[in-house]
Amino acid sequence: MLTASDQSFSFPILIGDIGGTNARFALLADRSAEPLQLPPVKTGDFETIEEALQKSILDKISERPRSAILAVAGPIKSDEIPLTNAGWVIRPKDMLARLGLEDVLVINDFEAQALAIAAPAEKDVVQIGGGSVRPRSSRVVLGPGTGLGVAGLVFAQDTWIPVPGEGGHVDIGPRSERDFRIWPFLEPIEGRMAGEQILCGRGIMNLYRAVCAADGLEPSLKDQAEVTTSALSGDDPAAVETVSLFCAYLGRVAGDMALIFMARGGVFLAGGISQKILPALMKPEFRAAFEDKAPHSSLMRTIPTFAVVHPMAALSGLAAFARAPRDFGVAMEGRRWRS
Ligand SMILES: Nc1ncnc2c1ncn2[C@@H]1O[C@H](COP(=O)(O)OP(=O)(O)OP(=O)(O)O)[C@@H](O)[C@H]1O
Repeated sequence: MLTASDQSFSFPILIGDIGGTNARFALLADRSAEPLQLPPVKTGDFETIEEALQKSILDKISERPRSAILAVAGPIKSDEIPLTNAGWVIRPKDMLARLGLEDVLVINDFEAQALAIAAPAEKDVVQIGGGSVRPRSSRVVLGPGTGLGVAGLVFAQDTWIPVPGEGGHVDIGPRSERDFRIWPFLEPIEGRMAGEQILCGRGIMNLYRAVCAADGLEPSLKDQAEVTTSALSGDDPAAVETVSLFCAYLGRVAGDMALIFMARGGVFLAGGISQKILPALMKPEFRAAFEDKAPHSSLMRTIPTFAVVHPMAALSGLAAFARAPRDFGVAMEGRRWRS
């Protein structure tokens, strides 16, 4: 049985969201303080996380963190945590020894996104379509970014329990006549179409090339940012269709996740891409595909969908957890190191 002090962390607490390209940190002085945002760090600029933290943060602030709570994109299976898409290997024992920390917890990045949707501020989300949040009901977060992250947030025994998984890798299939024309040109992974083959940055290019190929066109746009920009300005018909289909397919997968978790508390779209294509997500395709789940369409119409527009949602989730760890059922076994 854990005691209350076993579950809490000593302040000041350093919180960090460590992605493939950027690592973002903030310092929580105490339970009621607002997180002090620290300058973002490019993971590629430093050999190790200890060096990055020492040179770009600790040397520049007077407070000394006693604990660290980090969210990382990668599996946490041992004392050595390699980051997906980046060169760092997080070694919590080295962090304790070299940075003078007493306590280090490492969780999955989408678990942090799930923590952020327990009680988001009104200004940090934009509702897409109808439905309303049923309090104390499960929620889901999906984030198209470098990959497609998915996590559930289940409410049980007065506690929010994040449920990380590999939901971005579920199968996705064609439904409309147009889908059947485009699908043969999509690049599969080992013979199958997983959600993440379409619903992420490189997935946008996969879809764009397939849309062009289905119409016998030579793709003229170089990267996903060009595709979404041309789609939003309406300049390029293939880009417009690509983003329209992207929204519909994201709606389908979001609807599937809502069904799996019975997410009457809402489905939240995080990740960099959702914010960048928000005007397209507000068009009918996303929500129509989300609701199109016979025999459960009437249920789906009651479930709200939101885009998360907080610029650092994962950090806000970590801050909520750091302040009140007992409100959340975050598993700490094998993921917490203490000096
Ligand atoms: N304007 C845009 N339109 C579409 N995709 C974009 C745009 N800008 C960036 N991307 C793509 O978004 C993906 C990055 O997503 P996001 O910003 O969510 O990062 P992330 O997955 O959190 O990565 P990390 O934190 O590891 O740096 C990349 O594939 C990038 O090419």
